[in-house]
Amino acid sequence: MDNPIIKLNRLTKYYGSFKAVGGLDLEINKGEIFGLLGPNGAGKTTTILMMMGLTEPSSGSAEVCGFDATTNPIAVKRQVGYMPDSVGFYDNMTALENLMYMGSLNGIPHGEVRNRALATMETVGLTGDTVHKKTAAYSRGMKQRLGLAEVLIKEPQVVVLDEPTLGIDPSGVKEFLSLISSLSKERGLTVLLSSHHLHQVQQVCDRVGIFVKGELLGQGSIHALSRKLFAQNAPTVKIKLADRLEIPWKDQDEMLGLAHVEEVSVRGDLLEIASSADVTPEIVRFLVHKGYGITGVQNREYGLEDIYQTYFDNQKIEYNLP
Ligand SMILES: Nc1ncnc2c1ncn2[C@@H]1O[C@H](COP(=O)(O)OP(=O)(O)OP(=O)(O)O)[C@@H](O)[C@H]1O
Repeated sequence: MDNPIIKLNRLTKYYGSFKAVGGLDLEINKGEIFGLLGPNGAGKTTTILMMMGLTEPSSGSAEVCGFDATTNPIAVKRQVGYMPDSVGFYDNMTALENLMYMGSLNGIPHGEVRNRALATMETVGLTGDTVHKKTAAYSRGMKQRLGLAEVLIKEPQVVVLDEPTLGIDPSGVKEFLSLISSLSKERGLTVLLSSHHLHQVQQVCDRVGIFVKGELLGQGSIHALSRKLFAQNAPTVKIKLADRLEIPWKDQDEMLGLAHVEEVSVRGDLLEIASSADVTPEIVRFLVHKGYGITGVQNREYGLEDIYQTYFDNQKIEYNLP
């Protein structure tokens, strides 16, 4: 990796004799959006806390923006903004007052803090009268935006977001994720996103790391992980036909006779064909030649959910989990 902004080296944390994080090696590049995934208790929060110098590792090291998080936690905290899953504000103050207060705590000079707060609120989409509303009257989605503004006002290089979309409605989630994505692109901001929502992570992350039982079982782009895990799986194509097929399907045996075709299943107007090589053009030609109308062709793509399940299922076997 050419320019890692976060370097975890054999990072390990024991709580008593319990190993919460074990020998973690990970590098995250500047400007990347990296997804931390894993079931409850996998060690994501413990890893984040060690990276921010908020808890000491039992062994190994975490380096962020060139500073060791254990020996130089203050320097790290200056560069990292952390948004926990539930953000709290002073409800009797307006959103602007809350943000100005946070800005002052972060050392922004008195004469600048109001303008910086207003500009940051605009960045996260809080404008007009909304700025002067008491936070008690803020919706969950607005609170998340204000939480992000609190993180951004200190102009960090790295932003850590713990379940940032919890409890937000689907359109709010979409807006929030595209905001994160554009901030990362425009400002070269590095984002670490911890989440259980695989679909959302898939939309926004350049790479993901899959945690189970304190260990990173896999890391990489979704495409690379999918290629690595499912290289052995047969390509599958789904074909939607204009009309329903009668079962038994009269042409099934002939299709099974095509080179590389291994399995054909028929469900109403849907055909699913597994093969040992990609033979989609041959299959389509076969069907057209037989006079079937085709309304859709879809090659099976393995997404994050498949990847996650595979890692988690393998781990289940290894650890003999229920
Ligand atoms: N202060 C602590 N003392 C003892 N055990 C702890 C402490 N903090 C965390 N643990 C344990 O360490 C393990 C990892 O916890 P952690 O909070 O890092 O997981 P997580 O992946 O963030 O989970 P979640 O998705 O539920 O937030 C869990 O088994 C947890 O019970």
